[in-house]
Amino acid sequence: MPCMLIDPSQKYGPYVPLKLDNRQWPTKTITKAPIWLSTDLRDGNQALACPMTLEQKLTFFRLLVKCGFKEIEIAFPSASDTDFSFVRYLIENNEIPDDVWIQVLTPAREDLIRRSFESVVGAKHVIMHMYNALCPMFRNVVFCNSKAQTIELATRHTKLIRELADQYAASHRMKFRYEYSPETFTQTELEFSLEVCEAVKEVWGKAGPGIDRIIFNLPATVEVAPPNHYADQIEYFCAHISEREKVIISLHPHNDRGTAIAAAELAVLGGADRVEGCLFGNGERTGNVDLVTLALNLYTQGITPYLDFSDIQEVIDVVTSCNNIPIHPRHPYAGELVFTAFSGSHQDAIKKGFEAQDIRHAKNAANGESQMWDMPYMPLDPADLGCTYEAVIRVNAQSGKAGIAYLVKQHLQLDLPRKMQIAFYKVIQDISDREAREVTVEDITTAFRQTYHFGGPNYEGRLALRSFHITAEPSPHSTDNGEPPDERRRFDGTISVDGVLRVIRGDGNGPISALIDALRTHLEIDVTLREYLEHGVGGGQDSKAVSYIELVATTDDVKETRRASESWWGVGLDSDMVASGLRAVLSAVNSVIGDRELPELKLSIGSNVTSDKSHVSDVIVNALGLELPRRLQASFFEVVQHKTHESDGKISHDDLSRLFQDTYGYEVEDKGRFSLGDFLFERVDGGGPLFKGEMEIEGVVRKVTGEGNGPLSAAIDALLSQVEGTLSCREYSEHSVGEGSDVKAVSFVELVYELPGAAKKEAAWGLGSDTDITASGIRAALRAASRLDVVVKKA
Ligand SMILES: CC(=O)SCCNC(=O)CCNC(=O)[C@H](O)C(C)(C)COP(=O)(O)OP(=O)(O)OC[C@H]1O[C@@H](n2cnc3c(N)ncnc32)[C@H](O)[C@@H]1OP(=O)(O)O
Ligand SMILES: CC(C)C(=O)C(=O)O
Repeated sequence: MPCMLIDPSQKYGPYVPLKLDNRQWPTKTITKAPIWLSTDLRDGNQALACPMTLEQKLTFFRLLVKCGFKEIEIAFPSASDTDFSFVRYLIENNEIPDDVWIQVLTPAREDLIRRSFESVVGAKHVIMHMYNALCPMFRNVVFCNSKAQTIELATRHTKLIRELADQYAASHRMKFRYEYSPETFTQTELEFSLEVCEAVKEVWGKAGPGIDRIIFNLPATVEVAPPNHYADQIEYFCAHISEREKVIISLHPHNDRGTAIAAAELAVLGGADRVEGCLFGNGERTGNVDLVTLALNLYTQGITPYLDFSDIQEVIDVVTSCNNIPIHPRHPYAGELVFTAFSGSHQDAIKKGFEAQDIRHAKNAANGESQMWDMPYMPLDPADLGCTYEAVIRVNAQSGKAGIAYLVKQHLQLDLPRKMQIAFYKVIQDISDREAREVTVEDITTAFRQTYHFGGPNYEGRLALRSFHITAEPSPHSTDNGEPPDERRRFDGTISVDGVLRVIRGDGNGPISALIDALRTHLEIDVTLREYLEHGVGGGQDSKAVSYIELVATTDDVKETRRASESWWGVGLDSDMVASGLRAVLSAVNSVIGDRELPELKLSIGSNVTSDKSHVSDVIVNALGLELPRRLQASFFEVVQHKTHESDGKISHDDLSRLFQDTYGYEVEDKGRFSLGDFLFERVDGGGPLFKGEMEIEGVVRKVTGEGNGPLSAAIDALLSQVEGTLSCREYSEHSVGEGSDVKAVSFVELVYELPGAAKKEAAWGLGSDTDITASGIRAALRAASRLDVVVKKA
C-alpha cells in the first residue's frame, strides 16, 4: 500500500534559494495598500466544480464593485459562451462603473486573443491579460518549446494584442492596458523571466509612467517554496527589470503550502505594487491568496485598505452562494467562530479588556484623542465588519466565571460582583457538565432568572415583595455624647408567601436589616447580611437600581457568621433603590429556604405591640381585597385584641381573615337576623325613592316598604318599620373588588341603634357585597343591624 516515505528526499527536492546579497525586504514594513485585482470571476470561477452562471457572476461582480475593487478580472471570454456573454452583458447593460477597469485573460493564441477582443468591445477601460508558462517543465513537457520559442510565443501574441488594442481603441474609443503573466514565474529561472518580460515590454512598446505602466504579473502558479523565497524573487525582479517606473509589478500567489498570505505580504515588502487574488481565497487547488484577509491585515495595522468589508456577512453570503463553498468557521476575520472565545481565561481577559477599554475610550473622547482598539485576543473590533459582540463569548465546559458574567452583563445588564460570579458559575458548570454541550446565552439567562428569581412573575420565588413602606423612628438607645439618637427604620410590607399575601413588619438600622428582622420574626428565617452592592442600569427616566445581596445563616458567634462557607446571593431590580435592595434580600432568601416548610404567619397583637391596626387591615387587604374605612379598622382592631387576649396576643393571618368575615358577615353562609329578598324602588312624586320589597327577619319573610333621601335610607326606613327604636347610618363607603365579569361592589355600613329607655346607643359595622351596588349597600346595613340588639316588632 502506498504510504509516506521514510526518506522523502528520494522523491521530492528542495527549492533552490536565491543568492540575494543585501536583501532589503526583511527590514521594511507595509505602509500603504497595494493595487487590488479580484480574479474571483476568472481564477476563482475556473476552479469550481460548477462554474458560476451569468446571474451568479453578475451578483458577484456587483459585490466586488460595492467592496471598492477598481480592477476586476471578469472572465476568460474565449473559454465559454457563458464567460463571453457575461462580458457582453456587463458592457451592454452599463454595469461597469467608469472608474473600474475590467480585465480578461487569454492564452497566447491568436484565435482566442481575437475572441477576447470581440468580447470587450464598447468597454471604457480594459486590461488585456495574456499568459504563457515559462518554467523548464512547461517548456519541455507542455509546449515542447525552447527558450527562444517561448519568447517568440509571448512577443508574437503581445504584438497582436498591441495591434488589436490600437484598432479597438481607435474604432470604439476604448482605453487598453496590458498585463503579461509569465506563468509559473516562481518555478522559472529568474533571468529567463526577466528576459521574456523585457522582450514583451519592448514589443508592447507603449509602457509609460502612471496609468500607462505595463503590468507584469508574477504568479506563484503553484506555491513551491516558503514566502521569503517569493519575496526574494520579487525583490530581484523589481531591481533588475528596466524602466521600473513604467512597470507595475503584480503578485498572483497560490496557497499550496498554506502561506499565500505571508508570501503576498513579504513580496509586497519586496517591491510589488499590486496583488491578484480572490475573496476568502477561492481558486485552483488550495486557492488564490485571500484578499479579505490581506486587506483586513492592513486595516488592523491602521492602514486604509481601500476595500470595504463593513458588512462582512453580506460578502460571505454572496460569495458562498455563488461559489457553493462554505467559509471555514475559523477562517480569518470571516469564520463564524473567529470573534468567539470559549475558554475561561480568554473570556476573562476579553471581559476585563472591554471594561478597561470603555474607561480608556471615555477618557480619550474627553481629551479629543483617538479611541484606539486594544483588546486581548481580539485583533479587530467585530463591529467594524458589521458583526455584533453577541458571539464574542460562548460558554461550554472550558469556560469560566468571567465569560458567564460577561454574557449576564450583555444580556441582562447586570454587573455581577466577583463572588456572585463565582456562585453563578457553579450553576452553569453543573448544566454544561450534565448536558455536555455548549451552554447558550438563553440557557444562561434562564438559569440566572430561575436561580435568583429575577425577571417578573414567571420566575417569582416562594417569597416575593408586593408592597412596603419604610418609616423612620428614633433609636430607643440614647447616645453617649448627647447627640440626637440615630434613626431606625421600620419595614411594613406585604409579601407573597407561597402565593398567599402576608403582612410582615420588622425593625433595623436600615430597610434591609428591617426586612431581615421581619423575616426572622414572622417566618423564622434567620440570616445575616454579609455583602451588599448596587449599581444603576439604563439612563434618564428609565434608569433603575440593581442590588446584589449575600446572606449567610446567623450563628451565635458573629465572627463565625461572617466566615460562614455557605452563602446565598440574591439580586433585585427596581426603579427605587430601597425596593431593589429588598427584592435582592428576598431573592437570596428564596435560595435559603429552598423547599423548607415555613411556619404559619402570625400577627402579634397586644402588649408586645409588634402589629397595630394598620397591620391588621393590611392583612385584610391582602387576604380579601378589602380596603377598610379608618373607623372600621379601629373597630376591628378592638375585636382582634379581644379575641387574642387568651392566645398571648398571637393570631395567624388565616384566623384573622376568618375572624373578620365572621364578625362582619362578609361572604359567610349564615344570613344573619336580617337579610334581603327581592326588592324594587319606586319614585314618589316630590320625594325620594320608595323601597318596596322583602326582608327575611329572624327567619320570616316580611313585605316591607320605606322612604328616604336615597336608596340606602329608604331601605333602612323599611327595616325601621319592623323594629322598635331608631336606626341610623353613621358611615357608608364602598369600593369594587375583582376584575372583568367578576367585579362586584363591597359596601361598609356603620349603623347606630337607639332604643328608647336604653342606657346608651349601640353601633355596629356590617359588610355587604353584590354585583349591584345598591343591593350591596342594603345588605351591609342589614348585616350591621344583625349585629345589634335590635328589637323586632311582632309581625
Ligand atoms: C494558471 C492558469 O490558471 S491559466 C488559466 C487557465 N484557465 C483555463 O484553462 C480555463 C479556460 N480554458 C479553456 O476554456 C480552454 O482550455 C481553452 C478554450 C483556453 C483552450 O481549449 P483547447 O483548445 O481545447 O485546449 P486545451 O484546453 O486542451 O489547452 C491545452 C492547449 O493549449 C496550450 N496552451 C496552454 N497554455 C497556453 C498558453 N498560455 N498560451 C498558448 N497556448 C497554451 C497547450 O500547450 C495545449 O496545446 P496543444 O493542444 O497544442 O497541446
Ligand atoms: C494566468 C496566471 C496568472 C495564473 O492564473 C497563474 O499562474 O496561477
